[in-house]
Amino acid sequence: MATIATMLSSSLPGQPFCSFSNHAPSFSFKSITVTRPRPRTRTRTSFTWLNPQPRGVLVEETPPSSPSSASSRDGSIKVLALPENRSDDIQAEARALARAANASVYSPQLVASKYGSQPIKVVGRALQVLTAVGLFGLKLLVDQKSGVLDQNKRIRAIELRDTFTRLGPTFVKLGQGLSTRPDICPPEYLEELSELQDGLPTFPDEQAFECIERELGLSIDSIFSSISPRAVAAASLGQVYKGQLKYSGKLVAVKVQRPDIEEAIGLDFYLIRGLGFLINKYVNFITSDVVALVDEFARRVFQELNYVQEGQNARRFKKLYADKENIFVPDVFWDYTSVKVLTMEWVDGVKLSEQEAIERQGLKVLDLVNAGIQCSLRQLLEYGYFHADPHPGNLLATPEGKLAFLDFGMMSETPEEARYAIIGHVVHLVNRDYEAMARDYYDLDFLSRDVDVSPIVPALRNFFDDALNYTVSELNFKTLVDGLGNVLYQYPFNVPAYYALILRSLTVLEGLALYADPNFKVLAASYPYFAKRLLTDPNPYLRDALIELLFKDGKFRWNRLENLLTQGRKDRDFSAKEALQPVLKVLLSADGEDLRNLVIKEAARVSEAFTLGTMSETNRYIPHFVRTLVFNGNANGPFMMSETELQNMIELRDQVLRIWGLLQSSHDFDPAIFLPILQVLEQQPEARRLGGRVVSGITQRLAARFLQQILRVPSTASE
Ligand SMILES: Nc1ncnc2c1ncn2[C@@H]1O[C@H](COP(=O)(O)OP(=O)(O)OP(=O)(O)O)[C@@H](O)[C@H]1O
Repeated sequence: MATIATMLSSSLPGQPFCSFSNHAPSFSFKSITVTRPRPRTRTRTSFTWLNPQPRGVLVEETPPSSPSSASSRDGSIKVLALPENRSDDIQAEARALARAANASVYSPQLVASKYGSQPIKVVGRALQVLTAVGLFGLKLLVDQKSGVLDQNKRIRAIELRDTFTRLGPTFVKLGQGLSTRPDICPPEYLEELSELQDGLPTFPDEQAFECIERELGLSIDSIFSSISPRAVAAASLGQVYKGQLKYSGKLVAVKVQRPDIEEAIGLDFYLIRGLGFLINKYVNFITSDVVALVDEFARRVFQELNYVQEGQNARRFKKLYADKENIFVPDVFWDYTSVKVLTMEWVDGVKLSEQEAIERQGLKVLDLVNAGIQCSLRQLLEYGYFHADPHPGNLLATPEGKLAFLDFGMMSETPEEARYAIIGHVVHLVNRDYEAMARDYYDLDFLSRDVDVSPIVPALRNFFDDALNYTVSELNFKTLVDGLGNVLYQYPFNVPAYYALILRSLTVLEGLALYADPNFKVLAASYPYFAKRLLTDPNPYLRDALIELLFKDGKFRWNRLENLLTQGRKDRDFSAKEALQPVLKVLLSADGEDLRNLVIKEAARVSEAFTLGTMSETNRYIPHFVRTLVFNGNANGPFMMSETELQNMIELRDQVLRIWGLLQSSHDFDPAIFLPILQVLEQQPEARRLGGRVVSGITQRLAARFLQQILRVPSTASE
């Protein structure tokens, strides 16, 4: 069976599977410098701005060296608490939170009561949506009748993407959401919908500037020494301006929400929810609870409309993941942030999808993708707090070669048990343990425990046996995800949102990597992380998965351990000191009896391999006539081993030596870490018995061999 090492190290000529487009309008950041009278002293009373500059031009001014004040729209001066230290920052954040106190949250009841009383509005929008969606549905029906449903999947997927773009922000968001749901959409739809980004028109800049002033209670001129006259980027929910803060001179990105978007989204969700209700009732082949999905999704989109929340997400994300030197997360300026305005540090970077521009700067796309994969794995499987919208537009390469994350509106969390279950699932996949994989779906919350998983096992086997054989041709993450998607699509699964988002994160990164290197394998890049977690994490679920992996069918699998160590060592956080500790602890615990028995057997096998293997090898170098003399006429020596048996022993001995070498060459390996275990071995009666049994095991085997030799009974290789 191919090990994951061979599987992952083989080269895969894959194809880029999707293209990423950036529809955001681009504007150059031209500036006009204006000279203004500067106040001599910056006191509350003596400092007032002159007339505000006309909009539509970029005004720029040298930033004051120690600013602490700004004028409000009415001309009065407000003193801003600047985040010079942590306590100022906390206060500024508290003020932003207070500004967001009335932010709307999604409530199906509120939406129903609001739009239930506006029938004209509802009917108007319903007609618009129904015409677009109905036309699409009609085409599907015709396809079905003419037997070309499968054949036309790609065309229809593109049409659905365009329909969503035309219908506006809610549907763009819905399409983005659907693009992560393999349990709802076939693969062609997942691909096309995942390209739904930023393809929306801008709204008038005048309205955006008014919104900033209204939300922050300050005039534009008092906040910015310059601001781009036009939006530099437009996305589904807002548009972004580039500005320079007056008080610090810092360059910032100012995201301003689309006017009346809450109203539009609320109405759309009211309608979509109604549709979901009908689907639940009349469409049998959709097994998920569509109304619950719509509600969950609407809640998320409404959360995205609260930019103070987004700022907090960004801070949390920065704290957790920007400790690594290759990840950058922009900071938030709380004094200029409210529900509808978000001011963040400007990230000077190139989108990860613009690979030529990145290479021109002397950066390597694959290094950035690797940084993204490592960061995603930590997000998904370590802290469980992750960026749920990592499309290429939200990932920038900075000139220093860092990977910058943007857009923290949609974050998600992986429940703790699921984090471990996912790692276990990968291990089961690597071992082709399809029964265990099928059972994992309970832990992963895909299936309720009363569902019988036995019919799923053959489907998994069918797909993965094939997929895992694509070692040299096509195995990539997307192949696996699509395959899994196909299996899930056929059975009554309910894929939790976090899981779909995880797959999407990694698929997006793999898609980006494949542009740069068609042989790139996200699995190969991420397996060291899985191996490290498995070898070192004391969590009982992972510990059991490791034991299961190493001791299969009563035998210790040294090749698995060697492979895990080889892979795990590639992870930058690998610690040889911690490797195997979880298993060693179980060995001497009260419920480690089975493991102890296995270890005793294995210890005897290894000791025998060392002693007999080495002796037998040495024996070969003794001249034939000496051997005949010494061993009383039997030139084969005292071992009576077949050539295969001898070869197996030498292989085992060499493998154990290689594993020891791997541990020894790890930077923090200290053989003394085994000392406490030896002490326990000596002190505990159980452990002493264990030691005794190991010794007696070897003695017995040696004795048996000796007897066999005397009596000339052929030994069995399997012993
Ligand atoms: N801090 C920043 N520095 C530089 N550019 C930025 C920054 N923040 C946002 N942008 C630009 O604005 C675009 C849109 O921003 P963002 O993704 O945050 O908006 P959104 O409305 O949440 O979009 P989405 O439709 O992806 O949810 C980004 O793709 C990027 O081009």
